[in-house]
Amino acid sequence: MPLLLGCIADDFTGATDLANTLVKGGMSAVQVIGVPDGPLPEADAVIIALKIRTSPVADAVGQSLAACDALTKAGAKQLFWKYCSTFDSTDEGNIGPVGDALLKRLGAGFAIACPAFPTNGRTIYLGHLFVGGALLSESGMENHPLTPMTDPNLVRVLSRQTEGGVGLVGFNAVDQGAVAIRREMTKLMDRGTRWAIVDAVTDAHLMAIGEAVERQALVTGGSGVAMGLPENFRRAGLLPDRSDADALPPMQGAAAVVAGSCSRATLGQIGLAREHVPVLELDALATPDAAAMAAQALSWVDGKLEAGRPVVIAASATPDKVAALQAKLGRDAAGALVEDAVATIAAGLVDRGVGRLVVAGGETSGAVVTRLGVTSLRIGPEIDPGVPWTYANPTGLHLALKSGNFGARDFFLKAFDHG
Ligand SMILES: Nc1ncnc2c1ncn2[C@@H]1O[C@H](COP(=O)(O)OP(=O)(O)O)[C@@H](O)[C@H]1O
Ligand SMILES: O=C(O)[C@@H](O)C(=O)COP(=O)(O)O
Repeated sequence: MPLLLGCIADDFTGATDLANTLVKGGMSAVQVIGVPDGPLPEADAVIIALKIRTSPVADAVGQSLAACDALTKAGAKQLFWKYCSTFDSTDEGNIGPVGDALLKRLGAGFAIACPAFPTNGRTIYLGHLFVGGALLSESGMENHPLTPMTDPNLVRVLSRQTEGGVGLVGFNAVDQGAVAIRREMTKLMDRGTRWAIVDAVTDAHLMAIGEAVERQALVTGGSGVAMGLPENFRRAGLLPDRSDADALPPMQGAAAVVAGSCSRATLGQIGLAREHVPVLELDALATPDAAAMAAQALSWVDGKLEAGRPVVIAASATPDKVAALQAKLGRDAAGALVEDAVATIAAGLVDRGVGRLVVAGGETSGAVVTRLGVTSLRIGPEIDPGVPWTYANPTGLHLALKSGNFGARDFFLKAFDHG
């Protein structure tokens, strides 16, 4: 099976989100964890999941280029650089620097940047990113523990991360469809502008953008803009019918949720779960010791594990508590401490018979999946937009990696109604 789309994702939930979109679009997709030593798996799309959203720039660029080389060597016809639908990054990067490096490696001079995901409330109008009814900078993302987003103007945000020049393909062109979008892209390319933020408010816009970028070596954005890409391959006669793309083996074992995400949606999901299933909320500020937090959680869980209903263990905290821990330890050390604790807890749960595990949070998922020794994920049925069940190799575990801000309030309950 020839590789059609080669993808590089800056975190593990984002990779799953993208893979899910491609599977829904009729492509077979495999998520691999890190750049594999050996050959890539056979699939229409391979998504290399990296944990580089908050890494030092040189490290993020190095890993992305290694992934790019593996994908191009495997024959990928187009590359996709997946980052967060809320454009999570800092003024240093890593969206711009990685994108610039990929363009250079591919010998290309231009790419779009479109994190829109209307189904999950992310829309872009005149370059401004909205989350639901609020500007990005008033959506709760301004309090993110690692990548606080305080500027909603993506042209400005990306300009701070690249010297390549950032333009806008605005709503009027996007609303007219692929031909008009391509015309605006060509104008920017002719002026030597390297990047274009592209407005998108509806799925129809995303489909049109997908068509417009058919011949671009590199496409960048959230999972939304990938919606339009399978159709390009189908039109070119490269993508056969794949009706069983999301079948996974039956689920087995006890059910659990671990959460390190402090996003509003996750905090709401923990709140609802508290009314229905056993929930342990860890206090990293009171016990800033990963081993002690894990020991507390694993002793609490004793006798509580069942197949039908989950236990929920959360290190998540409100912005004031996150700020207090960060003031005590520093931002990165605070994040690393909680990630270490949650990863140890997840490994302990699997040892105790958990076979279906939801992990809330992108960085948290990176830590958990790495600790569990997972090398690749097969993508299964979608629980809520952007979050599918997956089947982990080589552990045989069912995993759902939930992006912090994704999922309905009852996500931690409804996930286990599947399968
Ligand atoms: N109580 C806390 N104090 C400080 N940092 C925390 C706390 N709880 C979780 N974190 C850290 O916050 C970060 C949340 O990021 P992530 O897992 O990507 O969630 P999201 O998907 O919501 O962005 C992680 O690095 C996690 O370890
Ligand atoms: O695009 C998205 O919003 C997600 O796929 C994603 O990357 C979310 O990251 P986290 O919020 O850190 O889980």
